[in-house]
Amino acid sequence: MINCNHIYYRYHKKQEWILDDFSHEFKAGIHLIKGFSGCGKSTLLRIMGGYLPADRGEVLIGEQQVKPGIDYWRRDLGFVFQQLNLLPLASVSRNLELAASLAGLSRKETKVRVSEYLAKLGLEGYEKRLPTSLSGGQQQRATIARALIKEPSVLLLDEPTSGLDDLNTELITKVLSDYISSGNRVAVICTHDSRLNGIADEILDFNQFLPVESHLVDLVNKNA
Ligand SMILES: Nc1ncnc2c1ncn2[C@@H]1O[C@H](COP(=O)(O)OP(=O)(O)OP(=O)(O)O)[C@@H](O)[C@H]1O
Repeated sequence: MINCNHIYYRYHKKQEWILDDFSHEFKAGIHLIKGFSGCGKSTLLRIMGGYLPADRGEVLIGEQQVKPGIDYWRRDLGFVFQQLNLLPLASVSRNLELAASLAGLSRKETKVRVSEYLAKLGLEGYEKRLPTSLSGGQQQRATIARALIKEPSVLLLDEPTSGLDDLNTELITKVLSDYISSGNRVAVICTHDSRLNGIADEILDFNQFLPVESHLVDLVNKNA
């Protein structure tokens, strides 16, 4: 459902490739991307989300090429950034309503879905709260509710459970797993969290795609 074809990327011309001829087909289901810090997981996710243009290669969603563009972002894509990005001056429900409105949902639909997704993520009663008044786990769940409210076919999540306790993590994994299995949908999740392994249809070890040994691996070996 998402095809990465021969993706190359580096942030600066003098840098080594961070992504060096990366190709993979992500079928409907949940895919975890693992790999050591700095190996390029978030970079790949940003390219798949159309936030960074690949230097070479292409990302296809079905037949369509992903390009930075408003339509894809608004309708088909749910992206959860590592830095959450909830609008700080808008209440929890307003954050969700704005995402729904950008995706073109009617007011009636929006109202139903705000209640539905806040309930699913255990945030009933928090509708009027500002994001800054929520705990880390609650913010993380609100961000996921905001990504799901437009019911996108593609969900990209960067470390959605990092730093969360087991209960928060269990709830998030259940919601994600139910959401993806209830339609022809695909989720790609960058994570170090082995608690997510149970819901994965595929686990990609990103280290194996790397052209060069990691500096970190060298350092660890040197200090061993
Ligand atoms: N905006 C940027 N400008 C220059 N280099 C960058 C930029 N963002 C990331 N990098 C570099 O690109 C490499 C890959 O970074 P990326 O964030 O994709 O790694 P990651 O695997 O997601 O790491 P982590 O698990 O720590 O989140 C790293 O060496 C990082 O320092």
